[in-house]
Amino acid sequence: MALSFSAKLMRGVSRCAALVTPKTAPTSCRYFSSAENSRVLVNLNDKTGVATMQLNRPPVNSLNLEVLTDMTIALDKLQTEKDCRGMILTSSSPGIFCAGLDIMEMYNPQEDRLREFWRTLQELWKMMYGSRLATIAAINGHSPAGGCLLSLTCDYRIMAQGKFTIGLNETLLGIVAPFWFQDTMVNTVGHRETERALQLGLLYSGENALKVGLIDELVSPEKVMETAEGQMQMWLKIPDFARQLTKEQLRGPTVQKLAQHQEADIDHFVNFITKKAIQKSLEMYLNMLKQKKK
Ligand SMILES: CCCCC/C=C\C/C=C\C=C\CC(=O)SCCNC(=O)CCNC(=O)[C@H](O)C(C)(C)COP(=O)(O)OP(=O)(O)OC[C@H]1O[C@@H](n2cnc3c(N)ncnc32)[C@H](O)[C@@H]1OP(=O)(O)O
Repeated sequence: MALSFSAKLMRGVSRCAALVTPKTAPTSCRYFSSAENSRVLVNLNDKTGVATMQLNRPPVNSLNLEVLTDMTIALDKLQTEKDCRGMILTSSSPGIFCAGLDIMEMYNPQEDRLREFWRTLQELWKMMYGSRLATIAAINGHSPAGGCLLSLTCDYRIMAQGKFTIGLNETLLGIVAPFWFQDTMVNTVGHRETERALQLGLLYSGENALKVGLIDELVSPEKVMETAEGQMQMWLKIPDFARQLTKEQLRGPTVQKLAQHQEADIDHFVNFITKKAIQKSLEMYLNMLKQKKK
């Protein structure tokens, strides 16, 4: 019998539930996952109640099924820690926050895995967007497509100055951002800017992202984390209950919309991605990425 998503989550939690506290760690800092080969590095500072989640899948932190699953498990675990109040999402590879979804999950896919991949992304998005935690994205590098989406699920975005770009560029790959990607963008930058950005597949510079409100702050790369930590202190000055209910009122309807159409969205995605023309577009985009190096 197929396991429900929450059953799979519980199975995953029990597999990686042990908290690892390395001898060298400060006593206030608990490591949920610190092994260098973990795809997601998570630690919780018991003194501040703030967790840091680092994407750790070099070279570009592309999101495959395993990374999405690990993130979901880690976030679920943090949210059940009653003393955890905030989370900073960042990357262990300065220069790349996240290259978005792993295109290899969508190119020549096996249908079962493709379905599970999309469902896991949906679940992560719902958890992140509706999280009881105050969440801040410390965007320390490029953040296209799914990378931009992840940052948009946070309550506040701080990006590193430099040549990095951010945006929902799906149309450049010949694919279409689904309605819940679009909703997240509309809720952040408004309808008109979303129309322009998504149709053109705009990748914004940090300066332009700041102008349209896609990010909240643009700081030098070495200041990204300390700015995130400082900003988090402000968010945590607000009583949790009041902040969480306000967030729920503002974001709940958007989360509900996906929850109500989740199965149809998976069918839609699978039908769309497996079309010959879409596979051809993905192939061309992958070749273009490889050619770039030569
Ligand atoms: C109406 C119906 C609607 C229904 C819905 C239907 C469909 C919606 C479907 C999907 C939505 C998808 C959202 C996505 O996230 S798609 C992914 C988009 N991502 C990108 O466009 C980013 C591509 N990458 C880059 O631009 C650069 O890699 C980057 C700027 C991030 C970093 O550049 P850098 O020069 O440092 O590194 P590279 O040499 O380019 O890359 C190294 C290595 O990694 C490979 N790679 C990069 N990105 C990806 C990726 N997203 N997935 C898989 N692999 C990736 C790259 O090819 C290199 O590989 P190799 O040559 O070393 O083998």
